[in-house]
Order: sequence, then structure tokens, then C-alpha cells
Amino acid sequence: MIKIKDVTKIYKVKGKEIVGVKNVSLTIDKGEIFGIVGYSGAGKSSLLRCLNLLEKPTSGEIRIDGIPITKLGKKELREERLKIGMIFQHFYLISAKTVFENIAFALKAAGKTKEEINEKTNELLKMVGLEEQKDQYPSQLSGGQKQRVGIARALANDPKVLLCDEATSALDPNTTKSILSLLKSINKKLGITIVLITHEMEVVKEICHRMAIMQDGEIIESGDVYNIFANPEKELTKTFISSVIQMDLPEPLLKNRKGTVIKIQFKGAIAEEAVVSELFQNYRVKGNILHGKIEYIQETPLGIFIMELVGEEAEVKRAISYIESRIENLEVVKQVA
Ligand SMILES: Nc1ncnc2c1ncn2[C@@H]1O[C@H](COP(=O)(O)OP(=O)(O)OP(=O)(O)O)[C@@H](O)[C@H]1O
Repeated sequence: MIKIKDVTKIYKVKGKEIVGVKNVSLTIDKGEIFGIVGYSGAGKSSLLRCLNLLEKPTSGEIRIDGIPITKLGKKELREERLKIGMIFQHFYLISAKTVFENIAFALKAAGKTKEEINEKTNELLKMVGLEEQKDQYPSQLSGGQKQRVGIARALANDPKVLLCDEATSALDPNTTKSILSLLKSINKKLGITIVLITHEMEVVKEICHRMAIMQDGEIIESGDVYNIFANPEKELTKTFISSVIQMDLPEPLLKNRKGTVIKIQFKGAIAEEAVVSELFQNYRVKGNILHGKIEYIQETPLGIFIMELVGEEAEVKRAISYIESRIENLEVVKQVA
């Protein structure tokens, strides 16, 4: 478990103070995939650098599995660092070494024997699907393959935590998917805790269990990914979500509507139930579906329907009460007088 308590990081540049991270408190559970999202300058990298022990917070404490990493001496810090793996947007492979040597290098640095290095490197090559490329050099690899080497190298010393710094930002959408699915399977297989920072909400939607949104060094919202997608509170969170899920109806479609326009959000299993067809069977209202979509946040459905109800006022009200009784998230987008 990673426990971040009241962490603040202030940089001093030419006598001026720049806030990187401001009073961040966060608990990341063992074995979960946690995403930290924010625009450039939000403080994601600063927080990650505090986690990987490259930066010391100005104040506050970080504990990994109970060990206060912010208080360790140089030697202990070196040992603790081996328990944290890291992958980067630009891979940082050694160009003069082969795929095998790039991975083996991390084991050599940790003082492993030749046999141990051979065995572990081959095991890692298999895990990331690069057995056939083991003798190739980084320049001969695609971006996705380079990141697979990066992942294998990060896992070489069996870390407890894997930190991912915009790990898929330099990759195309298909390659991104394959790297995310590799990270997901590694998390399942090894039970390793993964913390990733990204500006891409798609990444969080694909693989994270929980997430936090950062703005101006602070965490403005955090929680379960599904719940945040279903009920975002802050404007910035809504903006991030709208980059992957279209929740609202375009304004021109809302104009000139004669009926009552409602937006219904179905959560979980209910998304697949026939609430809408039951509505038309049981109430004397006509409905035009203006927009309908079911999104999957990992395996759980999140459905959004926007429709216009036309009928006698009292019957429309009864129909709306019925929907309210069946699902918790109903919004009347436009009520006609
Ligand atoms: N080494 C540094 N020295 C001075 N200021 C820094 C340093 N690193 C980060 N900052 C400042 O701290 C703030 C947070 O930056 P940070 O890089 O952590 O954000 P970020 O969300 O990771 O953005 P990006 O994705 O662009 O890296 C910014 O104002 C930045 O200029």
C-alpha cells in the first residue's frame, strides 16, 4: 500500500517558489491500478518523482508498505528504489545494447549472477512477447516493442510497484491498447501495484481501478473510475470525461423541441434492461430517442439516453416518476412550459 500524506513539493528557481504538488493525500491500495490524470503542469510528474524517490517532498510523508521512504538514508533509499519499477513515454533504452542486454542490464546492476540473469531475462522476454526480438537493437523495434522492453526492464528486479509516466502517449491507438492490455495482465498475474500518470482519459477508462484528477498541484477529485465516469463532480473532471464519452446532446438538437427532454443514465446491469420500452408500454407518452449509447468502463456498462417525451403534462410527469423509481440518475434537460 502507498500512503501519501500531506505531500507538498515546492521548487525554488532564482529565488522564486514554484508549487509542483500542494497538500496531496492519497492512499493507493496494494495490487490496484491507479491513474493520476491532469493537464500539463498539473503536478503529475512532480508527484511521481516523489514516489520514485527522485525528489524529496518539501513537506509531508510517503510510506510504501509501511516504510517511510521520505525519511530514508542514502543506502536504504538505494535498496528501496529497486522495489520500484518505472516506465517512460520515451522508453530510454540503451541504443548500443540488444533487447536481451537492455533487460539483463537492470539485473546486472542489482548484482545478480549470470545464471540468474539468463533465466530471469528469458522469463521476462516471454512475458512481454519479445522472445524473437531478443537479439535486435532498439532502432530495429517499433514503439510498442520498445515499450515492451521498457516494461520487462522495469520488472526485472520484481518490484512491488510499477510507475508509468505517460507510458502510451507516444504510441498509436492500437499499440496503446496492446500495451495497456499487457499492463493489465501483468497486474493480474503478478499482483503488482501500478500507478500511472496520463493526460489521456482513455487510458484510465481502459485499465484503472481508481483515479485522481490533479489541477494546480492539488487533487481535486478522486475515487473509483466507474463512479467518477458516472457522477463526475468537478468541471475539469467532466471535461476529461467528455474527451472519451459524449454525454450531452448538441445544442442545435435541443432547440425547437416541443416535449420534455430528459437524460437518463443507466448504471451497471440496469443499462441492459428494457426500461425505455416498458415506459412506452405503460404510459401514454410518445418518445423520440435523440441520443443513445452504452459505454463500457472496463466490463461494466454505463448507458446514456436522451429522449423527448410528448404527451399530456400529467402523464409525462407520471412517466418521469416511473423512470425515477427504476434508475437513480435522471435529469430533465429541457422542460417545455
Ligand atoms: N524541476 C523543476 N524545477 C522547477 N519547477 C518545476 C520543476 N518540475 C516541475 N516544475 C513546475 O511544477 C509544476 C508542475 O509540473 P509537473 O511537471 O509536475 O506537471 P505535470 O502535470 O507532470 O505536467 P507535464 O505533463 O507537462 O510534465 C509546473 O508549474 C512546473 O513548471
